[in-house]
Parts: sequence; structure tokens; C-alpha cells
Amino acid sequence: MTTSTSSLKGFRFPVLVADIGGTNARFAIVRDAHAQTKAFEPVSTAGFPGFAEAATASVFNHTALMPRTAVIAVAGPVTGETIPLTNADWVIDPKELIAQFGLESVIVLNDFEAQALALPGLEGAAVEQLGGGAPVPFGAKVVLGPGTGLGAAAMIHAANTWIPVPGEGGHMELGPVDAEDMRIWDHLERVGGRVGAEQVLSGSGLVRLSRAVAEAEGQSRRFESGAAVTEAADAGDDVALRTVACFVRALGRVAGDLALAFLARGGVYLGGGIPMRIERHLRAPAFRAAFEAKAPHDALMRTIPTYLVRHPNPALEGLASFARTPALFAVELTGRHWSAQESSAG
Ligand SMILES: Nc1ncnc2c1ncn2[C@@H]1O[C@H](COP(=O)(O)OP(=O)(O)OP(=O)(O)O)[C@@H](O)[C@H]1O
Repeated sequence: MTTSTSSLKGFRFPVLVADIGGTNARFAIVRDAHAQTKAFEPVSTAGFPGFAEAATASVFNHTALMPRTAVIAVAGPVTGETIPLTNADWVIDPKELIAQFGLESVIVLNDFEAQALALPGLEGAAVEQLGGGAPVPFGAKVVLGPGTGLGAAAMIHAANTWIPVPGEGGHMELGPVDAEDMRIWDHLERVGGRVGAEQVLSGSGLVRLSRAVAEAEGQSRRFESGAAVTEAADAGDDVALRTVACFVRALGRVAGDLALAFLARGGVYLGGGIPMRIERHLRAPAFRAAFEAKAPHDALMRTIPTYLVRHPNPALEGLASFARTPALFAVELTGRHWSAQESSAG
């Protein structure tokens, strides 16, 4: 029943695309290679025991279309015959999904690889430029997304194809830089003996950071969630405002580090659930200042554009682009492609 292939000539439509995050499970159907992506209402990941139940509630209860292929993006590495999610209790079992939904094949990719697949096509109202110059055509692109976790991936152009490069950039080291950071970092909880970027740049990171800011200020202020922090900041709460300011500086620095690592002259894109919720803070000069403060490369950094991703479902759009035009992308499918037949899909 299982066949893993490293290449794919084409997808059998309709294609179900899915983006399973730690908080939200999002689904869409692409009817054929020329059709628009039809997105369904997202459902809460924790509200369902697994993929099949969530897909039924979000998609199959609302359409008679039966997909022949499923392309699923998950937070976490795809390393075995079943795929446990990093930030949720689900285990994706491609063979079971093939049997249960009569699919011909299932492909499972990393969630930020899916976001990377969307980058070449994101334009117009789907993105808002936050500074820097014009993107270099076919320059490397980077996407960084604070949400339940901190995802990151690059998109490289070579040999007439776009190559998504998933990774664990969200776990890079995050150190204090200015005097305000030094005060805060003294109080920041270490996880596994260190402060990785995700421990600050995520929903739970906002809460962790707010605790450190409050302690540094000698206050006993507590917030229950990332949303509570940003809402309090909107209401003018001092601890929450300092927390968001520190979050924005840290996001600028990590985005800048990734831009340097990949020489991302095609732009750095801010995805994930949080940037859209703090958009006015990202438009203030502090974000770009932190992004550009990369001596000896500050002149280079000033040219690199940063973008806020406004598209509501960039990962689904990326998977849909891949399904419509697989030849435009070089996606390694070895060990990530399951087929109902013994032969390879397509
Ligand atoms: N108003 C808000 N301000 C700040 N953070 C928020 C707000 N609302 C939700 N969040 C945080 O956003 C996170 C959800 O992000 P997102 O929408 O990217 O979910 P996801 O796709 O399920 O996550 P991931 O793909 O990172 O696992 C939660 O941790 C939540 O605490």
C-alpha cells in the first residue's frame, strides 16, 4: 500500500489541502489545475481527536466533492509511517486516510515548507511591505511565523525551479542586545537551559516574556494568554506595551538573522497568527531598526524588504500552487508520499 517516491509528475484532482497547526486546522479543496482554492472554515485542532474528524467537520459535511489526493502540512518533522504533531495530540496516519477516504495518494509536508511554497505567488493585498527596497527577482525568500510555535523556512530559486528549504530556524538562540533586554533576560525562564527564539516569539512566548517584563519592573502583573497581552497593550497597559515592544525587537533581530543566513534579497515574510495581531507595532520604526542593525551588513539589510503576510491561509495557498504546478517546485517527497497503488503517484 505504501510507496514513497522522490518525484511526482502531476496530482490527481480534486486535491484536498490541509494545514494542521497547534491551534488551528485549516482545509481547502482545489477542484482542478485551473480552479481557485476553495477554503473552508478553520476548526480548532484541540476540538477534534484527529485529522479525519476535523476534515469531516470542516470539509466533508459541507461539500459533495471527494478528493483523490490529500496534501497535508504539519508542524513537525515527517520521519515515519505515522506522523505525530509537535504542538497537538494528533497522529497523522496516511495509510489509514487513504483507506478511510478512498484517496489515491497522500503527501505530508512541513507547515512552513507549505508557507514557503506560497511566497513566489504572494502579491497585491496578500502582503504589506514594511520597509526596505524592491525585492530582487528570483532572490532567496524567507518566511518566519510566530503562532503556537515559531516556524521558519526559506525559498531558493535555482535551475528554473523554486526549492523550499524547511528547517528549525525557530529554535535559534535569542540573546539580549540593549540595556532594556538585559534587565528582562535576567528574569526570562530558561527552557532546556537556554532561551530559544520560539520561547519568546510565540503565543506562549508572549506570556513568558510578559512575566519577565513584570518581574524586571517589580510588578506582579500576570497574563493568561498571548491574546491577553496584546489586548492589554492595546488598552495602554505598561507591562504589556513593554512586552510587545521587546517581542517586536526580537522578531526584527531573528528575521534579520535569517535574512543574513540565506541572503534573502527576495524578502523576509512575517506569517503565523501573531504578526497580524500586532501589525501597528510592526509598522513602528523599532521593527526595521532591529532588522537592519546587523553591522557590518547594515547597508545590505536596508535594501532587503520585509512583508507582513495578510493572506488568511498562506500555507493552503502554497500547497495549492504545488498541486497545480508541481514542475515549478522542487519538493523532496522521499518518505513523505503514500499511494494506494504499488506504483508511484502521478
Ligand atoms: N490577539 C492575539 N495576540 C497575540 N497572540 C495571539 C492572539 N490571538 C491568538 N494568539 C496566539 O496565536 C497562536 C496561534 O497562532 P496561529 O494562528 O498561527 O495558530 P496555528 O497555525 O495553529 O499555529 P502553529 O502553526 O504555529 O502551530 C496561539 O498561541 C495564541 O496564543
